[in-house]
Amino acid sequence: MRPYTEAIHKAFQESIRVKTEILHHPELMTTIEEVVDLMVNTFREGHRVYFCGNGGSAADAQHLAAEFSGRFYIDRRPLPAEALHCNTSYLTAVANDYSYEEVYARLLRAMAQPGDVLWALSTSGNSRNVIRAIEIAQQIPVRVIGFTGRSGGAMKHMCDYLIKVPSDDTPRIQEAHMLIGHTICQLTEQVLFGYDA
Ligand SMILES: O=C(CO)[C@@H](O)[C@H](O)[C@H](O)[C@H](O)COP(=O)(O)O
Ligand SMILES: [Zn+2]
Repeated sequence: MRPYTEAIHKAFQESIRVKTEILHHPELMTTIEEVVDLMVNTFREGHRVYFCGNGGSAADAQHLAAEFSGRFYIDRRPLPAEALHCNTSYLTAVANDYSYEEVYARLLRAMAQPGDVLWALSTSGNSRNVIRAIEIAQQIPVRVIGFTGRSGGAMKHMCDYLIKVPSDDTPRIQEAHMLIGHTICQLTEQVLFGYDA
């Protein structure tokens, strides 16, 4: 056996296990379906969708936002979606002049309208800037879809919809977030624009 074989197998097997557990988790499946309906209705009513997260979850946030604002499978009108960390001038100024905790909350206050939606991605459920964004979302009000790991952390009781991935391992949680996020993007596009994927 080559030196990395065991570790590679373990990572793949754990990623598969997490996704299989989700597949057989009726409550999570129902939540995913409810989120598809929420996204369809949100875009149909002309509202906007925001995304936030840190590190790998920031990458996931902008990746998923681009599936809506760009395209997923088909040529169709762009859907209004954006990740809140993409303007580095804004991010560095607000982190510097206020605090890093405020970066997403402040931009959400500037941009969001009642009826919009926030995707809040945090594997721990405890990132302070994500929590602050959720607090502001509740005030506007903007509905919140939380994506976390097994515990849900501080986000556990703060979200309108909570997708708690059954793992405590950050990369495995992120991989499941992307699978679920892609599936929601695919179905939202399918329902809104009608095609057989
Ligand atoms: O991508 C990874 C690890 O896979 C890291 O960049 C990770 O996202 C960062 O450590 C984040 O700061 C973790 O934040 P969170 O998921 O707990 O909100
Ligand atoms: Zn990562």
